[in-house]
Amino acid sequence: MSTQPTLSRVDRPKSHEAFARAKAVIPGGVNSPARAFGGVGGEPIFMARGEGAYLIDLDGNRYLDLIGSWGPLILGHAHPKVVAAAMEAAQTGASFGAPCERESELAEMVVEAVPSIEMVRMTSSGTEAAMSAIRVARGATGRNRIVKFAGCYHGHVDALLVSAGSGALTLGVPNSPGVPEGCTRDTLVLRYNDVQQLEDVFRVHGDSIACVMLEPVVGNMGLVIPTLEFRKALRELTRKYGALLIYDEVMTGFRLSYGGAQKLFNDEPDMTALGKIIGGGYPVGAYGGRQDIMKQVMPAGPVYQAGTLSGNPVAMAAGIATLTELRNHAPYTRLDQLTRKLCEGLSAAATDADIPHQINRVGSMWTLFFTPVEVNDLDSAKTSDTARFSRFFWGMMDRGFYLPCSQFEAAFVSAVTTEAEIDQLLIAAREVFSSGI
Ligand SMILES: Cc1ncc(COP(=O)(O)O)c(C=O)c1O
Ligand SMILES: N[C@H](C=O)CCC(=O)O
Repeated sequence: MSTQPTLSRVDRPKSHEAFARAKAVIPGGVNSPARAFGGVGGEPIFMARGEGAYLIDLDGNRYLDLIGSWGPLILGHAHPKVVAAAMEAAQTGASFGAPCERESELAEMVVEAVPSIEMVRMTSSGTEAAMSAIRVARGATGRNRIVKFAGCYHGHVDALLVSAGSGALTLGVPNSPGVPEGCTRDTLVLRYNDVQQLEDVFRVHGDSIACVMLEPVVGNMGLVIPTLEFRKALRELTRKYGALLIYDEVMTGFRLSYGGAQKLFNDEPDMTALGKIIGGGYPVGAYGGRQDIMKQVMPAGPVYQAGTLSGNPVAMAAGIATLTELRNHAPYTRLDQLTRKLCEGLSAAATDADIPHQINRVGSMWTLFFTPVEVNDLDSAKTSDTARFSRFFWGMMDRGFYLPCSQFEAAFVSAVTTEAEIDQLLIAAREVFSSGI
């Protein structure tokens, strides 16, 4: 890959026209705020197609994609086996409104891969998965209170849209208007990695806490890594007080290992929310856990949860093809090495340019924070120089590297990315850093 000549922002006339058209009929011109470029200024770039590690915009500019549709595309765009599986499924019907065997096949693969999951229910999005897991936890325990952590994002579930990460954080609405106070009255928000706070809250409210939900590696305030002490405290306190521990692995599931963050860490949550990769880029979500908990779900049990397109055959087929590829040709070791090279190279380049920074990384998920402070929770993430991030973002974009459009999002490397492309990215980053950003 050759580094693209520097483009100016006005060199994307077709994207500009497409955005104007979209804004007339779609709020803000986008169907999810995280893509709106609100954190970096300027206009979102409209894509025409994806090819392997690349995105190609309407004006024909190619970008090395470091987002992968915010996580799902670990195998890159239009992977031939995923395309073939989805097409074959589409040719036999888009949706049946009745069970099909692909649902069991994908569920079996999830159960086999994720040690703590004995049963799993498919949904159509990660939001639904998180929302449903909370409902089941409340139903199973007969308690109402839930604990979440500032900066974690679990989709746009009312009860969890408090101090939320991702686009809500980027665009300054971590507590969204439209969420009635009643919906969040039972949500306790704590600081990520703060064991003392966790202990204090359980001491006071332990008997009424249904569950604790967290991203076991956070991607939605930028990448934040849990300490071992924090993970141990989560497991011990939830067990002690009879609350359920829910890992939201919508982003980390099958990304950090074939089995997610919990397999990497050897952790055992009671429930897990999944999405993204298990649908191979098609709309999907899932939640699962121990049989005794999952048997609370209707029609096996009394907790209602449903979906017209849940277990959609095309999404199931794409998910099966993706997991099959990940199981048979595990990319995780290579991804870890490649992403380490990327992050070490970025850090060296930033140091040479005297730019204060931190890089957090687990496997192929990473964030370059423009701050001198170690980032391990939302407050430290917020010390970042977001104006500098914005200049870095546009400098890289104009050189053909598509990074998340917010300091408070994780970036991803895909399995089809090559070492030569990482070398090119590092050359581009050095150029951008030395341009005085
Ligand atoms: C950790 C996490 N949970 C839940 C969600 C919600 O998933 P979806 O956007 O598919 O509703 C996301 C991403 O948006 C996520 O990153
Ligand atoms: N950070 C979000 C998901 O992980 C971004 C995706 C979105 O909300 O559009």
